[in-house]
Amino acid sequence: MTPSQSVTPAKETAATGEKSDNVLSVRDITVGFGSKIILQDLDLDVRRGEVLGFVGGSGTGKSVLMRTILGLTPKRTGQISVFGHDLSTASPKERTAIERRWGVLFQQGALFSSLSVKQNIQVPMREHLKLSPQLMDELATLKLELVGLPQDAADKLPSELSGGMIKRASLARALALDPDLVFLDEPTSGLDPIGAAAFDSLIANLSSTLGLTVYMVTHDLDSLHSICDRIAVLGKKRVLAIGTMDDMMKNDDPWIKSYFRGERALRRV
Ligand SMILES: Nc1ncnc2c1ncn2[C@@H]1O[C@H](COP(=O)(O)OP(=O)(O)OP(=O)(O)O)[C@@H](O)[C@H]1O
Repeated sequence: MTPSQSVTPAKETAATGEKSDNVLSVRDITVGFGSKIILQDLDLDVRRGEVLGFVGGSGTGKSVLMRTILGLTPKRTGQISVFGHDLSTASPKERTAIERRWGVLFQQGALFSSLSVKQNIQVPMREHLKLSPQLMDELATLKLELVGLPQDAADKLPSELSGGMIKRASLARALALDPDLVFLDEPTSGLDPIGAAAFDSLIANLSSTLGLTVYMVTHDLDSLHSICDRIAVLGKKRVLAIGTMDDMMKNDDPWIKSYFRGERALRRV
């Protein structure tokens, strides 16, 4: 079976009328640095309420794509729509409204080192909302509870937390504004297998209870198997394949085959 037989290319998904159910649509995106093209004519759809795992070899451009969607890296051509709004034609006010509806967990957490966990969680609230200090404290307490952190973590600095706690605190900050969509860049990297499994369950629970759509860059095969509804594979500057784990297991593209059915993958079963 060829890759195109076993998966649904992004363009077809849009053509079947499912577009309105896509929280995120990327069309014909090209991104490069100088003469080096990283992504070319890339298409991707992320459906409402799904957990999409994004994989690809090291240096293929997974972080570049996420940063381009977030508006942190410029694109050369193409269109990015989030919640049905084209980001390139959105007014600054519309853009701010869209950004309020997404949360981001960067690799390594990216917490502000001089702020306490509570203050970190309150950064997006201060940026986007006008709330009293008391209400912000109450909301931070709720977010800590949501991600399974003890209340005494609130006044700790990031340097006083374990790796797993840093990931949870970063997730609490990503959830500060009750987003509809979260971007997670390698959320389980650096965690031991038990911590990673616990973090996976947390993401799965949040997705099902809050109806969150999750865009997750990961190298973690356990996460891909346990919590992802679909998986997108980046390669050759585009989305090589997108579909369920079953689709990936049947795909005969050499890289996809060795990733999902290679020695390392088979060792986990
Ligand atoms: N600001 C930049 N300027 C120049 N090149 C860049 C820049 N950002 C990323 N790149 C290049 O783009 C390519 C893709 O990088 P990216 O970090 O997106 O890879 P990745 O797929 O996320 O890799 P990994 O899985 O190792 O994290 C790399 O060759 C990288 O060197």
